[in-house]
Amino acid sequence: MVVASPNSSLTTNSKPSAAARIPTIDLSDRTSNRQALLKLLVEASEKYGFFKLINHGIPQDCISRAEEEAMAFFAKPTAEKLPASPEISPIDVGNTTRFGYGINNIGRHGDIGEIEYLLLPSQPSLISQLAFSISQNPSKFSCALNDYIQATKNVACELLDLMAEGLGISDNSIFSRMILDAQSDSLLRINHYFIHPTPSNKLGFGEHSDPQIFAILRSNDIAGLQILLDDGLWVTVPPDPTAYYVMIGDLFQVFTNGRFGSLKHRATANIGPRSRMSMTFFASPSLDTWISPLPEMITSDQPCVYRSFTWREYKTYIYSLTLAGSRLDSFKIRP
Ligand SMILES: O=C(O)CCC(=O)C(=O)O
Ligand SMILES: [Fe+2]
Repeated sequence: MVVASPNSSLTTNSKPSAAARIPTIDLSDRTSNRQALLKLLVEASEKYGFFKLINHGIPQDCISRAEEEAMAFFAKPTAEKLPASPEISPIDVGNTTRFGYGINNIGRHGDIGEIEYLLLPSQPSLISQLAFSISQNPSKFSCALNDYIQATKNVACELLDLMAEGLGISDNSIFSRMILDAQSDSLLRINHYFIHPTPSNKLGFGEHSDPQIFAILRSNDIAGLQILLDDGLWVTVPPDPTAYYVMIGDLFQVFTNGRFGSLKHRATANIGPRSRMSMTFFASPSLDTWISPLPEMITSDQPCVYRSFTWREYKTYIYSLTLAGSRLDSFKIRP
């Protein structure tokens, strides 16, 4: 399980060799080498809360179309992007997320990053609604982004089924059903790190763990993502546009009763030579889903650590904190 950072400044003790410790999961092993794959998946999630995913099967064309649409949006002057911000184009879905364009402000409590972003819902009808304020060709944008979300969601569901199987959970599709639910609160976040050429202590995206079940991230070939290992070492993740990176989130920590630990990570400010863009699918249940440790994860050695709560309750709570705030502690049965 990953521990909190000893300091959250940018002083990094990251060594290039540490990147060699990042586990790699080859999804093409799912048939030929299934048992070894399940073991590796569980070990990586337990030990690092993080792994690289190769041979994921998402077609390059599907990735490129989404990436090009997003890059075209970010290339516009700021004044032309602001109409896509939630203040100007709110999409009211009774949801807690403010979808659309954001710049610099991360969350609602003063966290600032050298970043601009698009937060997109995973429901096609909502993307179509938002697309009118994002693109001159809304149907092209919606089509590219919906295809990308669908493809990433399929991979996320397959991974979740494999992880449940590897953990010995009798209902293998317990997690993927949450993502496939029409009310799932899953979302796509596209972060654009503009070039910030002067070296400084500023961050692109501050230290945090993702609150959802897990996040599945892909970026272009510019470095920026750093993960915190349990020995307090910040490791720079070498960018690989052909691969995905999976980060365990807080809800997975609860479902597994602490066996998987959510990953602390951050992104550095982008010193170039080109802008960096990451696209991350966050796998989430619906807002009213009850979250609690699964019975298979509770043993005499590891009694139930967390009380039950809904995703809505957790999300509302973390929105009241800063990015790096300690989140799950308040949900422990014995804090
Ligand atoms: O863009 C990245 O590399 C990381 C972003 C991130 O952690 C997030 O969007 O939650
Ligand atoms: Fe994150």
